Amino acid sequence: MSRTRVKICGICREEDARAAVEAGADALGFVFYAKSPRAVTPEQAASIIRGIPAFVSTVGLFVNADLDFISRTAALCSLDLLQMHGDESPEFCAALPRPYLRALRMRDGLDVTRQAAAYVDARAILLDSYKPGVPGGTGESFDWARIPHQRGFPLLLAGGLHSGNVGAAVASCRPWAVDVSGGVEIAPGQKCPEKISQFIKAVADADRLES
Ligand SMILES: O=C(O)c1ccccc1N[C@@H]1O[C@H](COP(=O)(O)O)[C@@H](O)[C@H]1O
Repeated sequence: MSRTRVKICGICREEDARAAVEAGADALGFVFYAKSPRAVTPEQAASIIRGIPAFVSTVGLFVNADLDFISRTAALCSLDLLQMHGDESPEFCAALPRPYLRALRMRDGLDVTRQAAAYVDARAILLDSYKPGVPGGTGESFDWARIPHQRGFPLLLAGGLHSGNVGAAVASCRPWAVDVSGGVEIAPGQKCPEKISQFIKAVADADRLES
């Protein structure tokens, strides 16, 4: 079994980016959604991203943004990947200027396999909790037993993960990667270095148990 990758999302401060990189994060996420308490401007993100070393991926998160804003932000920040966390259609995503991750929120009755198949060129399908009126960053988990075991896509698991439950999550559905925001924070938009380290260690411990 390969190592479970870790994405730390909602980076707003240089020191948080540094802490995540030092703890071994594989990817850092930047929220370009003005209503989020973790929102950053493209200029703020670009400044933080300049200090991130090679081989740590940078991900820009968007919620129903227009293509022009996404393209300008991706170029200014040199984003590696785009995380589409709104109602973006497969056709919209196919026209994106960078490779993308498609977030699906686990509302009742969602057919994960069918929805994921529609986003045929997504680099991963991110499964997140569903909370009406809140596009993400809810801090709530969902029932991982709803995730199909046979999948035709790399799974990025999100939603209410923290160091105390991520081991069980990895054991339950063996995702390609996990994504966390609120679970490694002191307050929205302020990450905690200890929580980041504990989270990444919990993922590594779970991988060891599963191998
Ligand atoms: O973090 C946000 O504020 C946010 C806003 C809008 C859409 C998505 C957002 N975050 C993403 O939500 C999931 C779960 O976050 P959490 O760990 O439950 O806090 C994750 O993919 C974040 O990238």
